Amino acid sequence: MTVALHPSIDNGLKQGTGHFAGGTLACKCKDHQVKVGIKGDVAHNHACGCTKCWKPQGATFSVVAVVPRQNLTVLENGDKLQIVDASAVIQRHACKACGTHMFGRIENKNHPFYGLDFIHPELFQEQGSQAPQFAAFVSSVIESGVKPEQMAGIRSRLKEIGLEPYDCLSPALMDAIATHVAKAKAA
Ligand SMILES: N[C@@H](CCC(=O)N[C@@H](CS)C(=O)NCC(=O)O)C(=O)O
Ligand SMILES: [Zn+2]
Ligand SMILES: [Zn+2]
Repeated sequence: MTVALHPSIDNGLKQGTGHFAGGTLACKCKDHQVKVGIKGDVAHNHACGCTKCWKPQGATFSVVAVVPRQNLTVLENGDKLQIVDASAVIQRHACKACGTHMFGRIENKNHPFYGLDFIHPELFQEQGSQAPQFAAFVSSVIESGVKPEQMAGIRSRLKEIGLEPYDCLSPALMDAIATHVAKAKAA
């Protein structure tokens, strides 16, 4: 049986158009949906295996990307949003009714990723946004109940669909974080 990772990637990656103009993210409520507008395409889209990122029912991984915070606007029913954990680095704003995380925001101005909001592209009502590029925090799925002996199958399935598995972020993002830290120390 094929390992189920996430419904939006289990049948293979759907490549983005490369010129996605943005769109609307909608929560999973039947009515009074929370809607969030995004200008332009997402970046650094990836599968995340950590326990904190929101995943749809039954998924092992989350699919999460970033957008500049100024490109994100709450359009409708923002009163249904609540912060899941105000002490987390990424403050995830979730719909109180259906639990869907609509965006995650970093308020610490010194954080390497300050200025970027985290969103789940599967919630776009439109098609064509950037496809996932890699898989992050893969070993963390064990913290959600995956058995260590399942990890080889999960990593090989990720590779098969074209997502290189990493146990933290990708080398490019880890380098960006380290560069930020080095500059902060030198200042
Ligand atoms: N092993 C931990 C890893 C959590 C973690 O560090 N997640 C990363 C990727 S989303 C992060 O940047 N978290 C910051 C946060 O959740 O605020 C878990 O699965 O809970
Ligand atoms: Zn909802
Ligand atoms: Zn995560």
